Amino acid sequence: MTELFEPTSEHDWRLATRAGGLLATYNEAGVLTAPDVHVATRVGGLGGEDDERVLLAVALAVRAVRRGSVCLDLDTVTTAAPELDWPERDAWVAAIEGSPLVAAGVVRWELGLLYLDRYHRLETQVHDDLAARLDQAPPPVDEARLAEALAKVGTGHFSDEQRDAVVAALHRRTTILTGGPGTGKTTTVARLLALLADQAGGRLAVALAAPTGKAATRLQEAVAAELTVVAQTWPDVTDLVGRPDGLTLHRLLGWRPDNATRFRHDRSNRLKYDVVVVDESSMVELTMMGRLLEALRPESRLVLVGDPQQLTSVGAGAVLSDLVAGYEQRPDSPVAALSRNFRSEEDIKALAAALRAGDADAVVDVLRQPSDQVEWVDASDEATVEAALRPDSLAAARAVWSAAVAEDPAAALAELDRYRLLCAHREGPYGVRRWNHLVERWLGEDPEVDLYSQWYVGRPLLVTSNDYALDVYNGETGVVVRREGRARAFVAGSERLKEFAPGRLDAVETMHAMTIHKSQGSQADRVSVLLPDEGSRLLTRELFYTAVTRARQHVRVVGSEAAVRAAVATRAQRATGLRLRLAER
Ligand SMILES: Nc1ncnc2c1ncn2[C@@H]1O[C@H](COP(=O)(O)OP(=O)(O)OP(=O)(O)O)[C@@H](O)[C@H]1O
Repeated sequence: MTELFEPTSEHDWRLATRAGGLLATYNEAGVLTAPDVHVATRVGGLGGEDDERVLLAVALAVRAVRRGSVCLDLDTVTTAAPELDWPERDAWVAAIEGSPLVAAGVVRWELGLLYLDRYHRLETQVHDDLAARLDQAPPPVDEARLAEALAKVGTGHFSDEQRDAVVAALHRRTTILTGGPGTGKTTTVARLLALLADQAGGRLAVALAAPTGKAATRLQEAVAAELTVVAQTWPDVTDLVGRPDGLTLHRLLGWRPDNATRFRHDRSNRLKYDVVVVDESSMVELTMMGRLLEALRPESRLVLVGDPQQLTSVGAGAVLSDLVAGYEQRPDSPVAALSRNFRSEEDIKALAAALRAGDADAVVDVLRQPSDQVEWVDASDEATVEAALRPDSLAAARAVWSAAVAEDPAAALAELDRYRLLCAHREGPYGVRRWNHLVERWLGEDPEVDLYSQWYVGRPLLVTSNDYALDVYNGETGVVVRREGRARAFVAGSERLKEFAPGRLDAVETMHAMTIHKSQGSQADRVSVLLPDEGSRLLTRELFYTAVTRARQHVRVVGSEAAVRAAVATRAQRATGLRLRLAER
């Protein structure tokens, strides 16, 4: 079903006051909002197009981008809402093809998809830059040296699959390393960096990047830890690789105060790095991928790491899953896939596998089986849900609070990673806002706990946007801790804890509960997942899978069987042309 809105009155802001014809019909039906209609009307006026079917398609393309697609797929939109009286398809396509808007390049009709020009340019740029990288001669490899070094990194844990991935990556300038949580992606990256440094005979400039600060920090720390393991059998390795920079993509590309979508590094000012690794690539939107690819030197190495089954980026595009699907049939595919999970418990793995396979019966079976690792509270009524979530959520909040009043920021931050309550929504009965309030209320039932101030001691924090001046980044977590009788905010950074007067942090939220979207790139020992009811438009397989795979030791799913089945059955579909372009070349 296409998500429709129901106008609340004739003054609803989503209704366009001056629209007529098809645009008004689809606006009143709740398909288009007023901004979609206004953009289409204005573009039509400027471009000399008055065919209302074409204007409808343009408005739908604006709507598609607003909802995360890169372009409009007429078939998907029309089949999702068969109850509406859509224009006849062939005549509609003919009208679009013959439109002066297409002739002028304001919109593009290609691959049976309609693009706003900006997104068409971005998608073709990403495709062309990737194709150019793949067309280059492969980097030279000293095979004898490689064999020797492989013997040295092969000690400890290093599976055949991981070894194959490293060897393949060494022979390419572009690698897409995929795998679910705990499949050893970071382990593999660390060994790849060791072998690359060895081939180069010295230090390489390496960037370990990720879309969020937290993920970048984690990658940097995990690579450093893994290199110390390798150093047991290859003592020079840490010196050889050095300590690569861990940084957000925004920082890598050079954030500019005067421009939100352009960076200091671009085609005319390329990045200095020899190797750029991007973790959590599933979160990278099309725009950012475009900016990254144009800033890389052609001879540099790019390693995109991620799990294509996870939620896609907040912004438009589904780049990682498009890359995996687009290259699937190609003999020169740069995708190296890791499949064996070394970290999570068996039952969590079984649940994740059933979700990946989209098998609702198997998901329900795993959930129903008694297990220490997977628990299901098959309910959606308020009282049962609250009773199920209260004990762990309150215990976690209390543990953070105890460390915070004991003036121990490191212990308080460590407690944050033990448990996480995940919600699909921000607002409403299943939303983060309500659950943050509930946990605070439970915590405040103890007269010892003082929640009087906004910056109460024990308040867990989630940073929601990058602040370069303060050196805090989107996705980082923190906590308010007592220090010499005063409340101070501590944020976990890569090298050290960062301490602030709490009022200086303005882009932070309380983190007793967190959205599943924001949880990407982090894990906790125990996770509770609160599913919304089956009618929620956010409820998708990717969302459920992302939530479940945040858990290391225990996952509790709270939601009805109907919600579980609806999640498995619903794919987070985005219209893009990238996979078609990659498959075709
Ligand atoms: N071949 C192996 N044999 C045994 N254990 C392994 C192997 N490879 C990795 N591990 C262990 O599995 C765990 C997960 O590895 P790693 O952190 O590299 O995975 P990952 O895919 O990067 O995880 P994430 O999705 O959390 O980023 C680590 O504890 C690591 O030491």
